[in-house]
Amino acid sequence: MSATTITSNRPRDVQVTEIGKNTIILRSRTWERLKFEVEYSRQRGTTANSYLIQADKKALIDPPGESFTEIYLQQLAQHLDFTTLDYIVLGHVNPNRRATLEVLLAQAPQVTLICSRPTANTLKTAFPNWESRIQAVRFNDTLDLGQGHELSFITVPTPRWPDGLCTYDPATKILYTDKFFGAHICEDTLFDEDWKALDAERRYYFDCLHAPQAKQVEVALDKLTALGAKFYAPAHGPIVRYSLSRFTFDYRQWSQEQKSQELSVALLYASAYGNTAILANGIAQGLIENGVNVESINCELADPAEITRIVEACDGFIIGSPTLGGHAPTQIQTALGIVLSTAAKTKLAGVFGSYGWSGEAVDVIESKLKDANYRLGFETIRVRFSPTPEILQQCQQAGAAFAQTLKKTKKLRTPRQAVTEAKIDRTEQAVGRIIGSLCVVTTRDGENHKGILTSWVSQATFNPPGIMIAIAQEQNADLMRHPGDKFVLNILKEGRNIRRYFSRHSALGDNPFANLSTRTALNGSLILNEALAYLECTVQNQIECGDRLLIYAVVDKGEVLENDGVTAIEHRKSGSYF
Ligand SMILES: Cc1cc2nc3c(=O)[nH]c(=O)nc-3n(C[C@H](O)[C@H](O)[C@H](O)COP(=O)(O)O)c2cc1C
Repeated sequence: MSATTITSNRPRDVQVTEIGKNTIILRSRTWERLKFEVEYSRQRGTTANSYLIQADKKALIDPPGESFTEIYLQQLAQHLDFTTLDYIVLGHVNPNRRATLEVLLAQAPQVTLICSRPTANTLKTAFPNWESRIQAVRFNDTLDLGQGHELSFITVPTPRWPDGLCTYDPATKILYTDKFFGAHICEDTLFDEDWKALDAERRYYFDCLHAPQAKQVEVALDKLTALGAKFYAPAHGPIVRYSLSRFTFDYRQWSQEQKSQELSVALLYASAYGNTAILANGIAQGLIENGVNVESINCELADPAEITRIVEACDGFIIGSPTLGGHAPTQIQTALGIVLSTAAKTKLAGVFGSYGWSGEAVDVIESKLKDANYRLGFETIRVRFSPTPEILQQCQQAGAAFAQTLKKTKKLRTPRQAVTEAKIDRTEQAVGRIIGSLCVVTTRDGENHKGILTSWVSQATFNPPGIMIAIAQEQNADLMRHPGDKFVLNILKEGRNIRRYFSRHSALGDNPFANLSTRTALNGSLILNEALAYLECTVQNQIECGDRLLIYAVVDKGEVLENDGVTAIEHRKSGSYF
């Protein structure tokens, strides 16, 4: 059966099948999008795979999260007497999984939990009364279940799953890969016989989950491929049987591709409860989709030497932090200290974080970076507790904007445009080299406010102070072409992506001001509070020329809103378009 057979109205269920000697899979399936995180956005459903090995001893691998607790335990009870279960092996742990574990442990009080040391620490803190039932394992430790099932454990820490643990069973040659080699797709087919049809899902899953940690993925691959497995049994999607070597090769290739991107961003974050980490993933996605390599650094794990090395090598850096007890966690404070003392001031910066009520961490990081004269590549993202799907989209857009700014900066510093532009008319190229300040002109028509993005503005006179704007008729020019018409010229600040609200392609509809902080100028038009400066102007003359109107206006009043920023400017390659 192929991917096309998916029907989204099928109810959740648990598919149970034998996949090897003494071994069954329990696939908790949903045919709909499980969560709002980016990795589920292809909406092909997913499966949460759990495995049960019943030899002389019995081990259950990776029970699913709480969305499936009830149906999963009902199915499991058909195949296992809970009081005979010896071990539960955990590839990683999160609050979701803990919910199922709590129910299981209550019904199987004899069970020992097998996990990596970081998982053990997390569980011991969350459930102190489980302490005696938790057994932390190290790389290459083994656990003998009898009948040849001598499980060996492979620790695979990554920034996103510092506690990652894979398990290999030599009796079946199945490697339980947890977050590696998965795909978010739900089908009846258990194995990957139609693996070519899985390519897009696999790649998307890799891009979302592993591309920002390509370096650690390569280290993990070295450990995993040494085992000579015949099957990969991942946490999500089909079991890998027919495309094992191809898929392994793909992981190597995709990791290499990621690392060899020309531009690279260090994404430094910490996240005690996962919210800041979700934002980090959204931003990473925006960067990756725009061809920029992301080096994720989970500051709770990374040592200062590693942070220094990555920060020195990157083209830009982004710092994410929760606020805990009125501060950023110590590890973030350390990382910020390293950044401030190491990163060249030309590097583009960004700040984000989740908070509960006061959110000091993000404010402090932002102001320290600004004080040190770093330029911000997107407007700082502050989110109360968990992000909404809209905020995640904003994070992706912020990552994309950051990538675009990096690319532009890189091009400006690299004098090799002649070849790529050879086909563009030379005059247009030359005209395109004229640059202007990015501005939003705001006008008022009764109760309606309009905003026009333009960079065709220049000072025209000293006395009186006057400006000239070139504007097309269709850009609401009627509101600012007659002598005496009033408008405000908002001069935008570099690093703040205000322009997106006013671009012709904006998805924000007719009211670009809805999401912006504004106030009303004396002349009735709107001042954007996040502009660098604004000018209140009165039109004096206009000339119709070519496809534009040239408007001369006198400046009645003006103010700089932020002293420490620089003007956003528009660099173009050609004078034939914006
Ligand atoms: C122990 C503790 C202390 C906290 N202190 C603050 C605080 O001082 N100010 C604040 O705005 N939020 C505070 N919060 C709320 C967290 O910032 C919020 O839960 C945030 O989503 C955590 O982000 P994370 O999931 O990335 O760790 C606190 C939360 C906890 C659990």
